[in-house]
Amino acid sequence: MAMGLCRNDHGLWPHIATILQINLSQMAVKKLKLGNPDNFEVAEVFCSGGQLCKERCVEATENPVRIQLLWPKVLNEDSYSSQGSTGYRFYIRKKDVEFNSRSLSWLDYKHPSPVDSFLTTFLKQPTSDKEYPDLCSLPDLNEKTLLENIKARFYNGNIYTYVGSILIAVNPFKFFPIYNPKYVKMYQYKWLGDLPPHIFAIADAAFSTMLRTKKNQCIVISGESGSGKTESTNLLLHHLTALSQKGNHATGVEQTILGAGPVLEAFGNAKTVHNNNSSRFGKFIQVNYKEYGMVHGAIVEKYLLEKSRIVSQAKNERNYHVFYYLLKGATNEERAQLHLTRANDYHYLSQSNCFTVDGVDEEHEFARLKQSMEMVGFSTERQNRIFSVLSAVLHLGNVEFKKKGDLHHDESVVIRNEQVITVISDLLKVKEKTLIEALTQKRTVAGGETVFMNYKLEDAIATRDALAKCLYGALFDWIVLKVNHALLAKRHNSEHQGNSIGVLDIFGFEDFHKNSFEQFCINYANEHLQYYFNQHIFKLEQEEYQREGIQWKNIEFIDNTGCLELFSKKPNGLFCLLDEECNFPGASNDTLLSKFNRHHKGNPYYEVPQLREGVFVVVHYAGKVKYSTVDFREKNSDLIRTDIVGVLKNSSSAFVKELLGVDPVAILRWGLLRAFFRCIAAFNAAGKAYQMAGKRSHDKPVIKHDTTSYPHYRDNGKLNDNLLRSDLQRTCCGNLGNKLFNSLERKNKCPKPRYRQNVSYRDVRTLKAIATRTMIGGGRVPFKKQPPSVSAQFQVSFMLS
Ligand SMILES: Nc1ncnc2c1ncn2[C@@H]1O[C@H](COP(=O)(O)OP(=O)(O)OP(=O)(O)O)[C@@H](O)[C@H]1O
Repeated sequence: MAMGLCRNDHGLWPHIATILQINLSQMAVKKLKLGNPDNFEVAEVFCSGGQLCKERCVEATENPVRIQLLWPKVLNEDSYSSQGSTGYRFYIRKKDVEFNSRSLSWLDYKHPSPVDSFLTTFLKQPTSDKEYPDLCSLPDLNEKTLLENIKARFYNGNIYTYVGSILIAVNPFKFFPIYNPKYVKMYQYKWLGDLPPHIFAIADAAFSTMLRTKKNQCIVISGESGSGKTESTNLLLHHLTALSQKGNHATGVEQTILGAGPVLEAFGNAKTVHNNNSSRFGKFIQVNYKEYGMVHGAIVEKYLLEKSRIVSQAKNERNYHVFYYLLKGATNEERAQLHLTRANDYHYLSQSNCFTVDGVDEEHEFARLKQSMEMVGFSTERQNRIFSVLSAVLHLGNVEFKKKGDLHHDESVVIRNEQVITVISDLLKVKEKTLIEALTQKRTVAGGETVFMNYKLEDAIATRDALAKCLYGALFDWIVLKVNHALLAKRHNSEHQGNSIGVLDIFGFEDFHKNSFEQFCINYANEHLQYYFNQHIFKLEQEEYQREGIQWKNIEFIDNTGCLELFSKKPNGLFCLLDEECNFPGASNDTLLSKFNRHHKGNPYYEVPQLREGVFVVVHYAGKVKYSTVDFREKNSDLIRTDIVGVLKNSSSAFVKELLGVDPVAILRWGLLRAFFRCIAAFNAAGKAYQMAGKRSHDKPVIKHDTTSYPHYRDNGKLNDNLLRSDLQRTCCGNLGNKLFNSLERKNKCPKPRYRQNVSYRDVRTLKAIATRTMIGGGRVPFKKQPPSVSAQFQVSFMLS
């Protein structure tokens, strides 16, 4: 039996918006007179071409309407009708009493299911004696036989193949019904290789190894753009949380991760030539378990968001999805408030002349994004602030410059269209004058005096773009921080006792027509992964065989240590030389290239092309890649524009300051301090009122909080240090209060935020744990000690991993 929930023409059914799964199934079962409502439950399913591909049980406390709002819209649904429907549905069905484990026992179809016939075929593999589910069993293993085997399996509908404990997945670009609960159950507690290759088997192996060895496990996913890494990550998470059988938190974590998906996707994914929904950041999702295998929260770390995309995109590519969603989906009121027009009015969106993605309804996606933001805990007010920042980024791209005067030698510029500055100033709550100065002048202090130097055109444009990238990057970091907060276990302890399984989904090796700094970093990361792979699969294994005296013929493998050294060895690795050039005032793309060539000509991993075209070649394990040095220095110095951060810190918007100005731990400390004083003030006020009332009448004590006498506590934005200090002196005996105030002030060396942190974190240590892991560089670098350049941060994140 199937039942779909739908909207009416005027929006959602108002009475249904608050009902939970339990009420919904009970109402429906009563109406349809099916029997005892307690015996029924709701399942969320995804069908493709009439086949049931994925499904999960909706928890009693979940709201089906909210879930439905997160479903991506399947356009051209009619075109699938000949094969059967495609899309998400809810089913109301009888609970299976045979098993107690609810997540594994939902299928209750009376009719012969297409899933069953698929399962029978699936279990029959290999379908021919020329097909090998594990490449290690190939009688003759070489590149040709390997590829032929994978191809033959793929054409027989088997997208997965093992190579020992490694799983190769070939993207089918259509869903097979192999991820439903029957498969979850089937793969549980089985040895790898007992059943046909499957992604669930990998998750299960990691889970049981973690429980058996009491050691953290990690699943590394690698592949080129569009090969299915993100989809595989989601399938792994689905199984990893399903394996944790006790309690509801597992489903909660999966739901939060999947619920946060549309938010991370909207802000971190974009259309590229290879993938319409390409993740432009790497991520590591760590699922924490208690000792006995129950899920205990999760944490997401992000790596290297592609910031250059914010200011320019290649042909047929787009900026981040969220800009297009906002421009299509915002209401008239929002458009007016945020000064929004059409996508082709914005320089940052119109350069590639690509505005739409086939099959995507941007308006629907905007509604879905808002819903998902709400689920992650962003209030409507917060959402509006986020959209203001997005609009400010778009308007920044439209700031134009012109030469200041007619004098030939004077190259300094002024802003051509100051009306755009007025809009940005309104959106970011930064003074127009401050913005104009920051975009046209460089401020330096020399000999104790402040000197202003006017920018030339290219410097002004670079500063404008750096401001846009800085804002968007900070917004993305902030979003990941909030997602992590939502993923915290209810009773989170920063010193989590159990073990964890991490899933690493990073950008695959990239070799485009034009490769820049992003590809340089991405390929370095992949070179590291390859090194790790070599260490574990070949080197360490062979060393162990030798130690144990096992007869073993050494396997030749490409050792890429030399390539890694080319990148990062001190003092002359490419990253070190790049950092040097970033700090050298007269440096240019040419001087950088000459430096690279001078130090590395002759290195087997480095090639200087015959033609002088401003490029160099690195011989990677996966092939040669030609890099252009254009913008290498600018992109690497992204983080050291303290002048830009200074502008944003001057904003009168608490949100903008929160994004950029202040360490979240410091915000929390000040929040706690304020809360403490609010309590003290309330007690004092109550005490005084009590005394006064006592004087008036001993029988009727009046305990009333007189807020009018504490205006500074009521007004979020105006925390007054002097009042705070005097309060402290009063409550903690003069000098002690002073000392306490000073020590707290010292601890929060950054400027004191004058606003309230309205999200209540559980404690400073917990927040520190999630905040440091959310920040750039893998996050485990203390805020104040963060290395200055992108490449330095990137390398540090590898050393710490
Ligand atoms: N196992 C699968 N079954 C069905 N379709 C899949 C599967 N894996 C991937 N796909 C399809 O391929 C598309 C691209 O996959 P995905 O976005 O996961 O690639 P990716 O490797 O993460 O790409 P990028 O590196 O660009 O982010 C998905 O949107 C999905 O439609």
